[in-house]
Amino acid sequence: MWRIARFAAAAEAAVSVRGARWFSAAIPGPCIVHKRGADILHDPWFNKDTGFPLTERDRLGLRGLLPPRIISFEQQYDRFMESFRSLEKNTQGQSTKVVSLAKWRILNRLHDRNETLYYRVLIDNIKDFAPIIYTPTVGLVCQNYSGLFRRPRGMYFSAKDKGEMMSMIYNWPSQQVDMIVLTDGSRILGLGDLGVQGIGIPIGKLDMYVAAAGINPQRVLPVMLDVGTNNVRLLQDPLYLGLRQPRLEGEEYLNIIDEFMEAVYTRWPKAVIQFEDFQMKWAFETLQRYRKRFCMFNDDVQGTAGVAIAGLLGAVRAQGRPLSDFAKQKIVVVGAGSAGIGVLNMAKQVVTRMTGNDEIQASNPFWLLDKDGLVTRNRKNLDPAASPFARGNPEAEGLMEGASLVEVVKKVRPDVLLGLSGVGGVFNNECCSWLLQRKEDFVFNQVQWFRAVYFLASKSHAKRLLLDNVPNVQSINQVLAAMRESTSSRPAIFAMSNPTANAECTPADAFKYAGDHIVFASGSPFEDIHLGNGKAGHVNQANNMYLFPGIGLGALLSGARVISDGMLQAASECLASYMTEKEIQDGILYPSISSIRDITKAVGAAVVQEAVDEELAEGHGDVGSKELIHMSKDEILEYVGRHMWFPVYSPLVHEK
Ligand SMILES: NC(=O)c1ccc[n+]([C@@H]2O[C@H](COP(=O)([O-])OP(=O)(O)OC[C@H]3O[C@@H](n4cnc5c(N)ncnc54)[C@H](O)[C@@H]3O)[C@@H](O)[C@H]2O)c1
Ligand SMILES: O=C(O)C[C@H](O)C(=O)O
Ligand SMILES: [Mg+2]
Repeated sequence: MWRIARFAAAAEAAVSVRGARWFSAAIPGPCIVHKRGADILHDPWFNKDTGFPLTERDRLGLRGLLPPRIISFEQQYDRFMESFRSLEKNTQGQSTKVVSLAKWRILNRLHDRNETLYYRVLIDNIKDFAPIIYTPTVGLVCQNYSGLFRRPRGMYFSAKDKGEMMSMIYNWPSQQVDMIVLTDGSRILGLGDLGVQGIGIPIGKLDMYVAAAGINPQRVLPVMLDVGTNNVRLLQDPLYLGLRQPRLEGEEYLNIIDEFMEAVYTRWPKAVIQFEDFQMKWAFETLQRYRKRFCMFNDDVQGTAGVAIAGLLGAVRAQGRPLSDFAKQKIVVVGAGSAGIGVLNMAKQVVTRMTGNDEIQASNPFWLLDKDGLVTRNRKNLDPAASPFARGNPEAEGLMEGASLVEVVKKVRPDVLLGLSGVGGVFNNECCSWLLQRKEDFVFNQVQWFRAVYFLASKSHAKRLLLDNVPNVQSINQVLAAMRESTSSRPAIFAMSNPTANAECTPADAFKYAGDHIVFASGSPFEDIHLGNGKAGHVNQANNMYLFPGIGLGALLSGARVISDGMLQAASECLASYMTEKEIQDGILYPSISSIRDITKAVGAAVVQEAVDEELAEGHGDVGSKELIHMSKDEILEYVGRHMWFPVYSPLVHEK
């Protein structure tokens, strides 16, 4: 059974924190610093720039190293925001890439210089700044990393460091680390293997941990495990900063990860580790290998699943149906990778709980497609991870192994069309066949025609080129148009792939071709759509950022040894219950990112509660497991809020 009772309780807790002033968290006491003078000015953890008061300048040997005028934190904040706004003005009309990178640079310079001010502007302006420090700009940053590199951030462990990691881990200057985000750079967003350049992802994710979950930035560690790259362009690039060798495979690869995990847990046994952007085979293998031994999770597999399920439960509510009708939804998932399979695994768990039936095969409500089309039991070399979702008797429903997306959508008339394929515009994938038939009529010259066909499956700008040049564009959106025939009164279209150009379709196309009545979500941010008559098509952002900070925070504060399915489920349920009926009816399935700190607090509390209920919680700091057990729901919420770091200048006290 779906745990309706807990769902309602979570909703209550969530509502009670909505609108609460999160900055009521305790102001930190004095901070001990072991350096003096210029060393402090060059340490972004302690630096206050012109904000050091006179007494501190005296105490810390800063007199004469700064201009005499003392500028308050608020003035520094305003000055930064002013320079950010003038950058926006001065770059008007330039390409998105130029503007996005310029914005990223100005924020990154502040990050490198003064962390307190950086995190304060980030928290206060999260809606505007998340798309810069996180998806989608972070993808651009990773692609251009070698050129953008100025100062290192985080730690780099390479295949050449075998046997050394246990000592290397002690090179990290912070005594305590709570949260680690780790990648091997093998599948960065939908951009593929970016090798060492993928370090931007752990950095961006940990920025979200600080901003959303209030993890102390002195206690986060972004990590790149550089085991080589199979990206030929990078291997040939003389300025590439990673190991210039093909990726390690098999046991050699696993030995490196094993060594890293042992090293981390030797130094910081209570740290939580988030695996991020690993290619599918290693995402599943490492999850299996470590999840019972360490406090870790895979965000792409598990965080994504929780966010998608929360949104899909909202889509059921939007139809005015009871939550238990989730089990009756026909769900087409495009992309059988770590994320797509992760979503299906969790959806299956939810259906199983709702129906009490372990065996989904009787009325399998899932259709899974990968690059070779519909996945069925007739598939040669069927991937074991995809096998539970392979259609058993596709012929009975007029389909066959490898059926195209448009065939599947036309036959199945799904309630949900969810993309996690990494392929931009794939919900319009009839373009290619349409183009092939219309070669002679084509308005471009032949070279352009070939280029368009070649790029079409993966590049949405090629699709735009076509839309701008080809009459009768309706015919190229057959998949979306077929969603008009969905049996749902509010069909859900989730184009979850990142970054922006990799979204399976744009929201404008989704509302235009599938109809105004759909609910829509994308992984990267898009503006809402004007539908005419003063109506707006709401664009939700179905991104795992709504959950991973709360999962990490809850795991940390519960002191759980491992992260159980129940804890992940509790996180998802809490997010699902966050939305009011009115919001849901308006097609709003996720809260505004502006309230991400409140959401994360509620999710964190739900995770702690579940860890306690499952007797996994061992406590955190001076709060032991016994105290956690005796806390009420409100007390747990208060406990979580109290431990969320908030950026203010602490008085610095020097100690030798
Ligand atoms: N919104 C989010 O929170 C979120 C979370 C995780 C991943 N993602 C995005 O999802 C995408 C996939 O991630 P992943 O880890 O599963 O990648 P993956 O490489 O493991 O899997 C990609 C899958 O897509 C399939 N595919 C490729 N071309 C296809 C086509 N033309 N039609 C149908 N299927 C096709 C592949 O066969 C494969 O099964 C990425 O773009 C990633 O950024 C988004
Ligand atoms: O990083 C994101 O924005 C979401 C997700 O983890 C992804 O890999 O796309
Ligand atoms: Mg990811």
